[in-house]
Parts: sequence; structure tokens; C-alpha cells
Amino acid sequence: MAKRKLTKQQTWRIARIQDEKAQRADKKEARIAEQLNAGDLGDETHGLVIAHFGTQVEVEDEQRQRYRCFLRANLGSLVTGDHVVFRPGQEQNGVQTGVVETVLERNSELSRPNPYNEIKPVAANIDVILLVIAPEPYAHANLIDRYLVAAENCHIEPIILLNKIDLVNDDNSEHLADLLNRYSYLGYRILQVSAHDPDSLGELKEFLNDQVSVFVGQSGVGKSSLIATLLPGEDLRIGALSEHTRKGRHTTTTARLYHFPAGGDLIDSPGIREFGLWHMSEDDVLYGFRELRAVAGHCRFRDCHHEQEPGCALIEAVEEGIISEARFSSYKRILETLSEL
Ligand SMILES: Nc1nc2c(ncn2[C@@H]2O[C@H](COP(=O)(O)OP(=O)(O)OP(=O)(O)O)[C@@H](O)[C@H]2O)c(=O)[nH]1
Ligand SMILES: [Zn+2]
Repeated sequence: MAKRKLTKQQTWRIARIQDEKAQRADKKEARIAEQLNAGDLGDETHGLVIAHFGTQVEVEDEQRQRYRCFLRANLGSLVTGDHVVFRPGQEQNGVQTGVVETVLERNSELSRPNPYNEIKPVAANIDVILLVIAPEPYAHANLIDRYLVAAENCHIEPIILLNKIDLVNDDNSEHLADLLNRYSYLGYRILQVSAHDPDSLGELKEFLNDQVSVFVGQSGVGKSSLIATLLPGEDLRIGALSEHTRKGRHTTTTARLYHFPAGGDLIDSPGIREFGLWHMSEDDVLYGFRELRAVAGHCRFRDCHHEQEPGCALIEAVEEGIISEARFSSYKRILETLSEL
């Protein structure tokens, strides 16, 4: 890309912004140093980042006491779900403060594009992605595959959660059974529930216990209803609404961690719920189809496009019935639509 020449005024403005940034950072360090020198910081404590606000994070200790924490310089960017070492500080205006000293290594990262189209982590240490589908709105296999591709590329285990089983009837049961068979054959775990029937949620609650989960899926499948049933008393809509007016729904990335009363944690934000519906590279798409990924290395040509090339291992596997035609055409369809998203 050609470098744009900046006007004098632009250069001056950028320099001023950088100066202000540096001053703010200095001020922050000075405040931390002040507390340190005064011996006001407590012992190093293990914490969990449950929310993120610009330059500060909300951290919870093992007793679930919350602290508004400053970050030491050079920590990099923290996200909800990060495990940290922090030192409690003083109480200021009724808020317990602290300083994050270290971030522990992440087991996983959920990433998505920011408004500048850079893929950035928005949450860490997620164990499972619950991909919610339902009889209504119609569960398109191709859309399910897109979410699965995104989950596979983050190396986080996806589970398929069929909600609204009270709406299963003669018209849709065959389609749903086909889908569920297809994905369980590929090794994806499937759970079936109805957000409107608390008695159907036992297995799901047990599954969520001891894990950090996110709920994703198409609008209208019942993510909010499920979360409201699993997290009684938390008004998640308020967060979503204020984020809506502040930044616009599609760019929202702030995420919050909640504890399910029955055990396990949820990380949620409007941005996370839309997880997976963005541009991916061709290699990512292939990688995201777990059964294709395993075969693709055996094509005769290293740069095989899996179209009509002789010795294409994927096409052979489809012909032999090892790979399902439905999944192979879904893979092709996602490649075709890459440029549309
Ligand atoms: N019959 C039935 N309806 C349900 C069930 N779960 C949710 N619904 C209904 O489905 C509609 C959509 O539910 P939401 O929870 O708003 O869906 P969502 O996935 O959060 O949708 P977005 O907020 O647009 O992403 C609502 O009218 C719910 O009452 C269920 O188990 N059975
Ligand atoms: Zn091939």
C-alpha cells in the first residue's frame, strides 16, 4: 500500500495524541507506584478477569470478591476469561481497586475481527462453544458448518445444542434427525433441550458444570431464553442494549463472565453470539471441516483445488462414500460465498 503523505496539521495532531497517551500511561504508573511505595498493595493473588473496561479490568478473586484493576505496563491486552496474578489495593469511592501484575498463559482464545478487520482475541480460556440450533428458524446445514469451521479454527470444542424440542413435529423431524446424525457421526456431541421446559435442562446443566462456555447461533434460536433460564436474576439485555447504542451491534466485542448457579461459567456479549459469521481464508475453511482436513494431504498435487484434478483425495473419498456429499458441497458453498461476507 502506498504511504499517504500527512499534512503538517495531521502530523501535529498525531504527535499530540501520542503525547497525551504517554502522559496518561505515566500518570497510571505513577499512581501504581504511589500505592506500592506506600505499602498499600496486598499480596499477590490469583484472579479471573470477568469484564474489560478500556484501560481497566474487573477481576474476581477465588472468594468472588471483585476488584477494579489497573494493568502494569507491557502486559499486552487482557480479555475476559484471562487468569491473572494481581495485588489488591485500596478502596476508592466504595470500589475495591487492584493492580494486575501478570497474565497466565491462555488455554484457548476466541477471536473475531475488530472494526478495523484485524482478528483479535475477545475472550480467553473457553472450553466449549455451544452452537444453538432449533426447528425454527430453519436449521441450515451450511450455516451450522460455518459456525463449526470458526470453532475448529479457534481450537475450541463445539457442541450442537438443539433447542425448542417442543417444536419438533412431523414436518421437521426428518430434517433434524438427518442433521443430528450427520454431526454425531463426525464426533460432535449433541444435546437436546427446550428453554421453555426447565425439566429438559438437567443434562445441559451437568455438562456446563466446571467449564467455561459461550452460546452462539443464528438469531431467534433461543440463546437469550436459554441463558435467562440458566442464569436467573441476571439481566443480560441491559448490557446488550447499552452496547447497542454506544457502538453498533456488529462491532461490539466487550464480553462479561457470569457464574451459572448450577456450576460452570458463561462468557457472553452480543459480539460473541455472532461468532463465526465473518470472512475466513480458504485454508481455514478446509481446516474447519474435520473429516476433509484429515484427507486433504493425500491429493496427488500439493496445490490441489479439489475441483477436477486427477488424484484428488477429497473427490475420491466422496465417491467412495467416506466423506458425505452434503458436507463436501457445503464446503464448496462456503468457499463460493467467502467473497460475499
Ligand atoms: N417453543 C419454544 N420457543 C422458544 C424456546 N426457546 C426460545 N423460544 C422462543 O424463540 C424466540 C427467540 O428466542 P430468543 O431467546 O430471543 O433467541 P436468540 O437466539 O437470543 O435471538 P437473538 O437475540 O436475536 O440472537 C422467542 O420468542 C422465545 O420465546 C423453546 O425452547 N421453545
Ligand atoms: Zn484435492
